[in-house]
Amino acid sequence: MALIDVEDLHFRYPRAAEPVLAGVSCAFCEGERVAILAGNAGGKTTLARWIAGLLPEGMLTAERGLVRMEGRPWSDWPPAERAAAVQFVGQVPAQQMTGCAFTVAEEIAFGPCNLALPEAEVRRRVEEALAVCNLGHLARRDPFTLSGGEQQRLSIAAALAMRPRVLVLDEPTSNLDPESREAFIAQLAALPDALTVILFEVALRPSLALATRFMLLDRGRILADGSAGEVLLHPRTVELLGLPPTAEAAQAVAEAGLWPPGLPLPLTLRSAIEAFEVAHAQG
Ligand SMILES: Nc1ncnc2c1ncn2[C@@H]1O[C@H](COP(=O)(O)OP(=O)(O)OP(=O)(O)O)[C@@H](O)[C@H]1O
Repeated sequence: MALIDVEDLHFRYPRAAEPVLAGVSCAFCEGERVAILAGNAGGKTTLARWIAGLLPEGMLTAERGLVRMEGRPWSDWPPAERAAAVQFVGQVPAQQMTGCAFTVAEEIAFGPCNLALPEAEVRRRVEEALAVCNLGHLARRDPFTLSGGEQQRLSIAAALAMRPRVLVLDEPTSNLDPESREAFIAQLAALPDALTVILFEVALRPSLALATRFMLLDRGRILADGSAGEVLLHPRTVELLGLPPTAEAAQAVAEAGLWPPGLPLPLTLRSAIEAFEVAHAQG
């Protein structure tokens, strides 16, 4: 059984002319690393919130369809159980701080304390989350004195301390400068293997660094679902998001007639180097 499944989800904000989600169906298995790509205003935050069980809420209900975790609709989950099953990290780090912790360690402890876990278990989780997110040296700092990149790592650490089975990330690097973004992307690689990660992105680099499965959300539907090559080189993805820089460079080389025939366009620097090695070996 899928860990999370989205069934024929149709959703429109009140008074909006067009639906944001117009029949989204997809499923995610335990331990999968998935990137869901869309252009701006393409419905990423909306679908991310549905998948994380933060919607429906109040008047924001589905016209049709639903999202289930382990076969149970999210609406059947008590909030504390849902928070222990799935965590959501959004775009603006400062907005995700609780505002009631004096130190980074306290910020991470906030969620586990709310689950009324024994003190030793809370301490263990805080230590682990500090280590995974490389924040040990900042444990005693005031969260609001951290840089944006450090705060975003703290958001992930606080989410991990809840020991969720699913982590939903909504454009987590969009407010980071290039150096912080690289540090954050490196951190994504250190996430626990068993964790299911669903990353919503407009940027291709973090998606390529994390995901093994890609989807394109376009006009409220999942238009493509597959490997990096299948989805990132899909004409509609290229139209909306452009090519990854490595593929763009390789395409220019190919247009000049210099790319070895039969070799697919590389999506990452590593695959470009491998392609050059193959070409070199073939003379
Ligand atoms: N609370 C709301 N009420 C009405 N319309 C909304 C609301 N939230 C989002 N929308 C609209 O729904 C559409 C999709 O928004 P959403 O934030 O899900 O897209 P996105 O892909 O995350 O966008 P971006 O990349 O710009 O962050 C947009 O047209 C947006 O204006």
